[in-house]
Amino acid sequence: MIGHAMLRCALHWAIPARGHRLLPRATAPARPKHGFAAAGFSRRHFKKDLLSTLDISPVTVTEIRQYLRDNNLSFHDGYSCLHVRSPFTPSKDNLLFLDKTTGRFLCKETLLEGSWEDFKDSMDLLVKEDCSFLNPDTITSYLEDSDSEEGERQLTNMEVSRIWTKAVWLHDLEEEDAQLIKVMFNLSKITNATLKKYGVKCFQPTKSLVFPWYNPRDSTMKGLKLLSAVCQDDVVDYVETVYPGPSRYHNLFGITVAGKKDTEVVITSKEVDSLAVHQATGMTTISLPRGITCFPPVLLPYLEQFKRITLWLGDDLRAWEASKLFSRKLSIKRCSLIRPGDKQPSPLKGLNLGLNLNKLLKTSLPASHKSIISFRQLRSDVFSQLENIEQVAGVKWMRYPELNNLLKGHRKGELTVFTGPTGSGKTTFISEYALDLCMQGVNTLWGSFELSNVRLAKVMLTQFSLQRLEEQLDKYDEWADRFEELPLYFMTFHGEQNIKSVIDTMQHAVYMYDINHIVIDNLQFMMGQEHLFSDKFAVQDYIVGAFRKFATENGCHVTLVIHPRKEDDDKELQTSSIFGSAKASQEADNVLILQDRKLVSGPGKRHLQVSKNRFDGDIGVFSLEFSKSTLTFTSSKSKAKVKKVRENETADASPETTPAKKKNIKGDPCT
Ligand SMILES: Nc1ncnc2c1ncn2[C@@H]1O[C@H](COP(=O)(O)OP(=O)(O)OP(=O)(O)O)[C@@H](O)[C@H]1O
Repeated sequence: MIGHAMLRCALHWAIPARGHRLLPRATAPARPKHGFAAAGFSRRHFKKDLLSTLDISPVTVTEIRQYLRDNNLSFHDGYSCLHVRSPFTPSKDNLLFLDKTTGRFLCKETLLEGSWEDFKDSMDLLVKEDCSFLNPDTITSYLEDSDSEEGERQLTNMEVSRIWTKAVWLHDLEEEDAQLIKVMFNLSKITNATLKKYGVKCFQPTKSLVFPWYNPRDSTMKGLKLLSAVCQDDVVDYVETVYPGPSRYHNLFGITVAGKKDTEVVITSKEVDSLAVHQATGMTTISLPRGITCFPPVLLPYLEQFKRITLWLGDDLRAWEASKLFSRKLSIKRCSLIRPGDKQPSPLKGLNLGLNLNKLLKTSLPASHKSIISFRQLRSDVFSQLENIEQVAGVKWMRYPELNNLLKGHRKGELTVFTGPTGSGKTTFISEYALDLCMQGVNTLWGSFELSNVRLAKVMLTQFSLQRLEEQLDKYDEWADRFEELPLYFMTFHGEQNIKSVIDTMQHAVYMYDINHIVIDNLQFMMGQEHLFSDKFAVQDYIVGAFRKFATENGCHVTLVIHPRKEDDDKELQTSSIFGSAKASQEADNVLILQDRKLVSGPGKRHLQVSKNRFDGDIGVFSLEFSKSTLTFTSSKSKAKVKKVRENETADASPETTPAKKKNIKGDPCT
């Protein structure tokens, strides 16, 4: 039977735009706050609002196909989706798309969407009611928004309509004003006709470009994106604000310009790049709602019509990595990629440089690759790694410059093992370590098996706001709103788990949210579930091996917290304290140890030791000071120097005790 949480209409808009930097507060509708129940808004619950939880029952494409066959539902095997007749419209020609990876569905005609379970419920209902289709009106009566969702939706509607009505076409502006706007956004070569064709307007109060999100069914407005140029110290930065908020903004800009029968498309990461490609080549172009940060699978059904997709996402290594990841979701056999480089800049830059974009499109490379390749195929990859040394080194920590000195950065596809004595502050430290990266746009998934998600989020929120919010509850909403903007997700597991369900959930999260970093706290919660092995070290090897494989295959960094194997009060921990066998230590790219005993020279003092660093080889130790009020760790100012030492020297390696011992050991110290 269809349940309340069942189908969701893609037309729904919920959260009003946050980070409302552009519009004066007075003109923007006030956001509902706690205690506004009388005004029709229900109290927002911490858990619901703060955490995005992942709880999946995985389905395979084989199971989906089998179900369709068992129920005599004919289907077409598409690229990312299976296509079946929609049960929500009387016409046999209207299709419903089932995502091959998750089983989620979208009916393009009615814009109804839901989970695989919802789809099966709908089919059961169809049989039970003995009808040829389910009336969407009947179904949407199950879908009433809660008061707060309805309220927020109306606020967004009002804001979108206010901005859109006030915005003007560029050709209606005075010539001088239009030129100024074009110069601000590097659009001097883009004609007014192109801008009009794509519905781009200008919102004069903030001198922003307005990109519309049209409903593909009836061309009404679903939302919009404002792009503003902010100049600071002679550097121009472009700021995006989307309505509804980022998690609901699913606009494939340009899709309504594409013809229903078009079979080729160029996908870009920015709207302005789409304008450039279309104007220069006449090709159908679409841009992604959130650029290279993620590719939400809800967009896939809209791209099923295209037999050939060229991904042209930008001119740096991150864009190249994103193209490779996104092409997997789109099905690599139909994708080709433009490799970034000096001679292959992003489309708008190329147009402005007078390059021939048609020629550049011809240089695209097929995304599919064979298992055996020669150096010829690798040489440009190697070149681009050498050319972009900083980007290859990964995302730098803002709060731990010493860690950047040693590890150089946080890279995709690596496995980090983190350990420390019981109760030394491992969870607290790794929470801040991951938060730091997440605040810089690293899409993060937490698997906290020991500490509940609410308690973990409370720690993180304190580290984020750098204050004790329990003493200033009036500031809670302000900080919670900002925290909610982070690309942060939590697994809903608690207590003992088996590794398979954890890995399945991780896989799902990578697909749904383009997760780049997963923290597992901690490995011991998976140990009890593996009965295949009699030896506990063999279990540990097996689990570490599974995470290693996952990290490599998915280009996702996994940080694994492990309790030390042995703790001897008199000695510092070493790599050998963690692992039962050499095999497990070989699997990790980085090994970090939070040291708290011999080196301690005051309460709260810890040292972070990098005892393995496969990327660069530098190992060493630096000191950390703990602040109880903000739950954060900072390196002590006077002794912030990093000591690069051999592992067997660490017992004496505190910055206080061995100022003279300084070695820089290259290579892989642990293998
Ligand atoms: N450097 C520190 N000095 C004092 N207290 C700390 C320090 N770091 C963390 N704490 C506090 O110690 C408690 C335990 O911290 P945490 O849960 O992070 O430790 P842990 O090493 O993960 O524990 P376990 O070994 O049980 O998993 C928390 O209340 C935390 O606020």
